[in-house]
Amino acid sequence: MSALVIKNLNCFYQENKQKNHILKNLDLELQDNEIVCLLGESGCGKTTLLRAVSGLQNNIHGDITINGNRVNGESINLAPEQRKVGLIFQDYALFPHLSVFDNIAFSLQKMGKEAKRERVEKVLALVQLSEFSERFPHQLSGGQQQRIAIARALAYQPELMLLDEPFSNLDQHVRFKLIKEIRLLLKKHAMSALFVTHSKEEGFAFADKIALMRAGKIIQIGAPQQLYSQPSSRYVADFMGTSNYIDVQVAADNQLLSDFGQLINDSAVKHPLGSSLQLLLRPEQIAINIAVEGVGAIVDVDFLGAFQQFTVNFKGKLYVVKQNNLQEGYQIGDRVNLSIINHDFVLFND
Ligand SMILES: Nc1ncnc2c1ncn2[C@@H]1O[C@H](COP(=O)(O)OP(=O)(O)OP(=O)(O)O)[C@@H](O)[C@H]1O
Repeated sequence: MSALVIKNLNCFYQENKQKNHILKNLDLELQDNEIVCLLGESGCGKTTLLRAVSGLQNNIHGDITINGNRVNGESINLAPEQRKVGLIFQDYALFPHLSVFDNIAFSLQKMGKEAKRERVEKVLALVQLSEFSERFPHQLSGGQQQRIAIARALAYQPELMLLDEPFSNLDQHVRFKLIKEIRLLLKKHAMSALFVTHSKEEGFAFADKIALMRAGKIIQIGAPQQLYSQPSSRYVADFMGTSNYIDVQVAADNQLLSDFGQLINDSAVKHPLGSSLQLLLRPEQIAINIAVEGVGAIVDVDFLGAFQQFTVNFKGKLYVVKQNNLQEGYQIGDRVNLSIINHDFVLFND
């Protein structure tokens, strides 16, 4: 069974007698035990979509089904607490006047005292904060507060976790440690999750799949690697990482002509002979070599820890090139040659 199925979802905000169409005929499916990241630039509708799933959003039209149960429609609109979803927000949303124990126990009011204590202790152990149960939120670090918010959501034993930018208030080191920890926890408990972020690095680290949104629509969904190496449009390509584009012409089934000479693809390119296209080249798909008579020249060098990044002027165009083996002595002004490393070509005709 799918953990979540969304069909033809539309959402509007009414503002000054004007109706703004925010989510547009949106479809999305999450498999059981799958973590999907909603990624996209600010304002594209990520939070609105998460709120629609949680039941916090008005003015929505379309079908939302969570673990086989329809949660909205003409005659149904389940309240957030009836949807069996766990919500985790950026600002932790802990009650400041309640201890850690009481914050977690808050959503378990219908349980008996002993069962409640057992449940709270169990989730505190899961997030490795058992000894903090008597503390108050202000006595915890940001990372610890977020772990408590996660424990509180887990205590409720939701069928689906919804996370809205949960890691963005944390510094880099804590953030990626927590991301790995929470991912393992969700996987261990076979829990599905929908996770909102505008950081692709967080999406890469946390999710099984990335759903890239643009202006209220999902424009591509797939494994992070797929969106990076086989983007469906230039927008996706540019969002997922640094892109170079070169003009090419289709000379034969698997042959292209370019400033880099003749290029051979492993398989036939799906464009007619003679078409003028743009070939996407990631910085690591271009090789750089110092050559006294080189056609290109280095115009910038960035040292980025594990690799170096060069900007190269090659036949009047600038290319960004990444080199993993650190090259001593490559300097601005050096003459170089560029060549394209064999890979499966991605071509666009716009
Ligand atoms: N309560 C509201 N009333 C009117 N318009 C709203 C309201 N909330 C959000 N919007 C608008 O809806 C659009 C989508 O907002 P949403 O918060 O879903 O985007 P987002 O992708 O989560 O952005 P961010 O990454 O900045 O959080 C934006 O244009 C926003 O201005």
